[in-house]
Amino acid sequence: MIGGGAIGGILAAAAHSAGHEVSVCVRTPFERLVVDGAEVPAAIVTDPQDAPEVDWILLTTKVQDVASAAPWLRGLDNGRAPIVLVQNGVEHEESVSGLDLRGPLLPALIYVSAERVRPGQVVRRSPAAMIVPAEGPGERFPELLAEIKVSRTADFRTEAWRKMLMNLAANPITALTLRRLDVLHEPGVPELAAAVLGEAVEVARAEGTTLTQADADKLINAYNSGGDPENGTSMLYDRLAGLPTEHEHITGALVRAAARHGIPTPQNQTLLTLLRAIRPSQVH
Ligand SMILES: NC(=O)C1=CN([C@@H]2O[C@H](COP(=O)(O)OP(=O)(O)OC[C@H]3O[C@@H](n4cnc5c(N)ncnc54)[C@H](OP(=O)(O)O)[C@@H]3O)[C@@H](O)[C@H]2O)C=CC1
Ligand SMILES: CC(C)(CO)C(=O)C(=O)O
Repeated sequence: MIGGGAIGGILAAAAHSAGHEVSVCVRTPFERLVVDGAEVPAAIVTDPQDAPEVDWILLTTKVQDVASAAPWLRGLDNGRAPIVLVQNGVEHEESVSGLDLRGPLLPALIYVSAERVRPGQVVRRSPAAMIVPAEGPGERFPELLAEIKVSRTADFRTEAWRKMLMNLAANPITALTLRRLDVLHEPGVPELAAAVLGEAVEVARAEGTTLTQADADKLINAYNSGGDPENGTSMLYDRLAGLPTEHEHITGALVRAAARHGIPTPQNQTLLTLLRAIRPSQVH
């Protein structure tokens, strides 16, 4: 596991439960990995020179940290182990292009709400489910993890953009307001979320996906009718921790794709401008 944060912690626990030996390659050192109060007996590795020989590599950093994780990727990459890119956004392979990795790449999506509350300590606030491409290493990936439902899809691009829809409204709005998902019920916010997703569906379609306005409506209805208002988003958790947020790879990716297709996205552009204006207090 490269990254021992929220997703790295959950996947380390799931891989251990499936009977695998797990090493977690970390930036900020910690002694013990604890997920939902239970210690995960994983090896914590702090120096890429000590990278072990592995059968699978799971990259679970934020997208903006991929470049800094290059020494880990290069140290672990043996040309044989699949490299699973577990990230939000639609730039999975793009984020590692230029690193000349030899192992087969497997982009992956995860649906879960999880927070790294301090180094080595993760709290999961919802069940987890993953989606990977059906072909290549995706055929064997579900065997790697216990307790997480893994689906395989023939149309990963559509699924990645579907997940983007979920992130494009909730992540910026929670991060900008420093509020949990209950903020989506404030007056005017459902309308803002709907407008953000309306722009995004048009871009997603131009990008070759099969998403329609009905997919955006379904998501907005789900936000309006429930979900746990105590849950946050990964962008909110970064903001609360004073860390840089992933906005360039979520809202920024949408705005860049829109520009390629000449589609106006004023609501997303406004959110992006505000997200760019935030000054993180902790920068690695
Ligand atoms: N949290 C959630 O609920 C969800 C997150 N996601 C996505 O999953 C991905 C991972 O997010 P998440 O786990 O929440 O993020 P976190 O910030 O909780 O964890 C990322 C981890 O990566 C580590 N890291 C960063 N750079 C390096 C490096 N160079 N070498 C080793 N480790 C490094 C960080 O270390 P350090 O401790 O030093 O900061 C941190 O522990 C993101 O793309 C996110 O959008 C998707 C669905 C839900
Ligand atoms: C919105 C959510 C929780 C969905 O999994 C997510 O992807 C995130 O927090 O970044």
